[in-house]
Amino acid sequence: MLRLTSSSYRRIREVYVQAISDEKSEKSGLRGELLATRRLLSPTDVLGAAADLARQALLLPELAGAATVAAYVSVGREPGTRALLDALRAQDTRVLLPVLLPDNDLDWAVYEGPGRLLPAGRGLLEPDGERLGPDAVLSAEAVLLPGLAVDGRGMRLGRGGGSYDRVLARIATAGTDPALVVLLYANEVVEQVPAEPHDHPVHAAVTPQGVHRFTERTGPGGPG
Ligand SMILES: Nc1nc2c(c(=O)[nH]1)N(C=O)[C@@H](CNc1ccc(C(=O)N[C@@H](CCC(=O)O)C(=O)O)cc1)CN2
Ligand SMILES: Nc1ncnc2c1ncn2[C@@H]1O[C@H](COP(=O)(O)OP(=O)(O)OP(=O)(O)O)[C@@H](O)[C@H]1O
Repeated sequence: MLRLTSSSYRRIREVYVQAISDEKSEKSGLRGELLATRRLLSPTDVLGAAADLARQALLLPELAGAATVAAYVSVGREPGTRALLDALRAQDTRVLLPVLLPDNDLDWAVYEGPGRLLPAGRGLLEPDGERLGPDAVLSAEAVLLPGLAVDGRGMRLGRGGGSYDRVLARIATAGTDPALVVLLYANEVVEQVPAEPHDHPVHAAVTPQGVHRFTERTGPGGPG
């Protein structure tokens, strides 16, 4: 009978574990690490980074000149978007904010200021105005996406709800070509993010330290 030494057993197990670890489980492992790193940030770190992030984002011509931008209200240790939302609104940009639907798809409503945000499920803050429907995002010239990481191809790792996968699929189907910009901390721009067939790349990432550009926009609205 074949008898395995403990080291050969360990090796076989390693190979087996490697084989069953598909992109999905790689994604959840990476999510865990990145969320743990965010938890190390103090409230002061988060506030300082938010001010820098707003400044960097407003340097993007795609945002400075946009009539409508789809954004989101940051919560917890996410890169802060509140200063950016107010700056966009102050320059008369129409800002759309997501409203999470029970199936994790996103509805949208106009941002009418900090006093018009209400606590919603999962620790989120959502606009209290008229719901415009999931297709309202198609009116945006730029979409700011939450995420946990992005790589040099522009492949984005999200929280895993699939909400923004659906937004990106909807945009691809409609053929609108908004600037797709993920907001991250600098350490979250990484070598490689595990990608599945449904994932769509983003054009750029903004961090408190600067702007990273990945893919060119190809449609009539883009430079290419
Ligand atoms: N600020 C913000 N708004 C957003 C998103 C986001 O990532 N950030 N979303 C992106 O798709 C959508 C909401 N999707 C979400 C999907 C999962 C969880 C979530 O896992 N929440 C944890 C608790 C929060 C935490 O500490 O991480 C939970 O429910 O256990 C939250 C929102 C739309 N709005
Ligand atoms: N177009 C789509 N319509 C419906 N479900 C989808 C779509 N695209 C992806 N999904 C599902 O969403 C789930 C989460 O996908 P994934 O792990 O790629 O999320 P993510 O991109 O990290 O998160 P998010 O999109 O919320 O930022 C998966 O179960 C996937 O099958």
